[in-house]
Amino acid sequence: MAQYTSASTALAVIRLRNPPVNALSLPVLQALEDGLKRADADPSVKAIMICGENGKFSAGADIQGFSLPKTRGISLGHFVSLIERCEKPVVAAIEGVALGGGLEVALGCHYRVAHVKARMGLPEVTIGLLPGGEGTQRLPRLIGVPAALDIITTGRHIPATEALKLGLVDEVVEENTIEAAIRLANKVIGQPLEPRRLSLRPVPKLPNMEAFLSEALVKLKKQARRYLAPELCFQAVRAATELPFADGVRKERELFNVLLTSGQAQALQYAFFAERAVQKWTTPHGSSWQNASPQPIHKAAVIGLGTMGRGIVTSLVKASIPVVALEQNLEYLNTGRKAVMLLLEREAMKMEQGAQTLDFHNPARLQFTVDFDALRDVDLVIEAVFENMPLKKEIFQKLSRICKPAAFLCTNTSALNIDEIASATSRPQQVVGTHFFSPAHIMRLLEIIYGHHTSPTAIATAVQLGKVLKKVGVVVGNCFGFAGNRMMFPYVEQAVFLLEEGSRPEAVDQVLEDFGFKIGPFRMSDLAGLDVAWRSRKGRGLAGDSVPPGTPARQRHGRRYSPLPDLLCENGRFGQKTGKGWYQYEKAGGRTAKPDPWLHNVLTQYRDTHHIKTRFIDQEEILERCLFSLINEGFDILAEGIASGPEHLDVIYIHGYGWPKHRGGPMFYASTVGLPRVLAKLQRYSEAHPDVPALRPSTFLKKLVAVGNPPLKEWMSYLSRPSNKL
Ligand SMILES: CC/C=C\C/C=C/C(=O)SCCNC(=O)CCNC(=O)[C@H](O)C(C)(C)COP(=O)(O)OP(=O)(O)OC[C@H]1O[C@@H](n2cnc3c(N)ncnc32)[C@H](O)[C@@H]1OP(=O)(O)O
Repeated sequence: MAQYTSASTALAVIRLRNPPVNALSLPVLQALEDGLKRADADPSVKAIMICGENGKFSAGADIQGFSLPKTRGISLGHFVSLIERCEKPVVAAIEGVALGGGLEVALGCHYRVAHVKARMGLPEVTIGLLPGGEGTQRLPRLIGVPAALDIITTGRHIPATEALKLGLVDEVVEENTIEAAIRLANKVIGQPLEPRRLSLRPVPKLPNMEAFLSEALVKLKKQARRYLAPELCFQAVRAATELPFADGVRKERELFNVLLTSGQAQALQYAFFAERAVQKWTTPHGSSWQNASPQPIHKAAVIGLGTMGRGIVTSLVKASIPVVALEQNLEYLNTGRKAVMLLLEREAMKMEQGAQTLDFHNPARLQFTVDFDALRDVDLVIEAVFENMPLKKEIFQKLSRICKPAAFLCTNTSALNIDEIASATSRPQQVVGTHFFSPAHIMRLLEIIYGHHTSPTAIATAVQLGKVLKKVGVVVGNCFGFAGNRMMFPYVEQAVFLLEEGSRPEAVDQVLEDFGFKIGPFRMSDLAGLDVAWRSRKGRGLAGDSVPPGTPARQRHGRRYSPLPDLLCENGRFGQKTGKGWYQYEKAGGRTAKPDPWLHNVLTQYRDTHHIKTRFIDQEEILERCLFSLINEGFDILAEGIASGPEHLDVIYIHGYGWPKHRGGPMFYASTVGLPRVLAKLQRYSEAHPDVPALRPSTFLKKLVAVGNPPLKEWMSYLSRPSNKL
């Protein structure tokens, strides 16, 4: 709704009202229109102010509504034009946020006043759309093409101070925005409105417009990787530079409809809501975000200053949480300290550009030590030493003795058993897994793993910590590899099997990068370091001396196994860090991957040795075997209650594994492919490779197909676990 009141006899106020963010649903827009008509018809009204309820202007169109047939034909532009055509001055009072359609409404107003803490932007591109309320035509007319193109194609939020510099708003105030807008409205009564109607303005010229646009398009295409919205946003802005306003609006509408029906918009909007849904965590034991409260974290500690520990310390400092950083000896401590300081200096530079500061030279905020006693008063510890169970247990035993009883003990592990780590302490209820992703100060995912004894308070505290660190926390159960890595294992395994059968790393990577992954599985392994997984395989008796003599080279525990990755490691090829892995690099630490004839020869010899008949493997098979095996594991994870819904797995994959967001995540993707097709393909591949359990269709997947391929939001209701009733 929108509430119509008057601030004085001469001023009508239209207040957008649709909690929590005043989204522009159809009733809100209709009430806005009614308000404008009423103000227009009332001769005592000399000016109009539009504002939003509860300190928020508007977060734009109701994203839920895009899928509703009722809202499909509605043009936001109609309402924006109505505001602009008004014969009485209209002033927008922007508090909180004016995003998407919210900002487009403000652009229809003749004047804009913003609170200093307000944020503005056109984030439609992030949900697969473009600003479809004539924003692509008005914004370039107001602030020029380069700034408008940046705002529209990135979707970034603009702070009010930047908006003022750009000319997006007329005034920024620190106190009462509504009063300031009323003052401005009274001041401009009687002034000519034509110059304030953006649709009547020309787009400011650039001396080199064509060159500027061509360069911008090349840059966009390079980043887009089959993601449609940025390029269509570009086309709409270009239309503003070439066409009169009305024709530009027609073009905008046409492009908007292409995006709306593209499938990518649905995937991105699903991802938007999935990210919010995972915050409402539950466990199969009945604890949830509703019945658990987080404890405050005033001071934290990080143990281990390797790659992960350095990133975690940086994240905590950035979130203004005082940190004690601990290493096992002075040599490691000094190396770690230098690396952390370097990261923090870089982060400080980035933050200063956004006018924020980062205080990390104060020892009360960041302390480096080798003394465990310094951990006595911390509220939470994050252990980030390397993946070695005895070492982790030794540390947890020590922490259990030293830390205050209320302190939470977190382990940063990508696969190890949380319960076993917790068993080394006298307080297993305080132990929780916090799986950060590298680089930990940049990657947004935080997998939060509860063990058998982890208390709801410990989970809630880890979730709250994730929020404070500006991460997307996803709560999952305890199993080898948890959710993310457990799904990744069959994906990487298939990639390697495809090499055995006839493919090459560059062919497999290309298919998955064309699908939209930032990086294919082989480039990813080279980046992460092949030695990490090798150490883990040796630890699990799959590789090295612990393999019993006489074990067939390509079999472990009765299943197919590929020793190819071990072979590379035995030859010192650990990936980028050694300059050689699945690819060759210009030098150790180099980043440019080049196909390696050495590897191609090894593959030929390997196939000869093991009597594998080389065959041509097409792109479809590469894609399906890698993705469907990963998805198949996802169904098992859901059935076991390790993750409480498909959205959780999708959020994990988007934010931790570079899954293309415009494909919604693996489980959403499976729903778009259709579960019967996924099942049929898995059945076919499984018959061809009966010794590969990861290709055997999950019982849960089979059940969903048997009950008629229900929509994703209904999947969990087909599990008969008690957790469904939570
Ligand atoms: C017919 C018109 C045609 C086309 C032109 C117009 C197109 C558009 O305007 S598209 C929408 C563009 N706007 C956005 O993309 C903004 C999306 N929202 C956000 O970025 C954030 O929610 C926020 C910055 C506005 C607030 O962030 P925060 O304080 O962290 O809260 P939440 O994100 O948890 O949001 C709270 C609550 O509100 C729901 N919500 C937010 N925005 C919308 C929206 N535009 N439509 C519908 N619902 C929205 C969000 O899902 C949360 O709901 P729950 O509490 O139930 O989880």
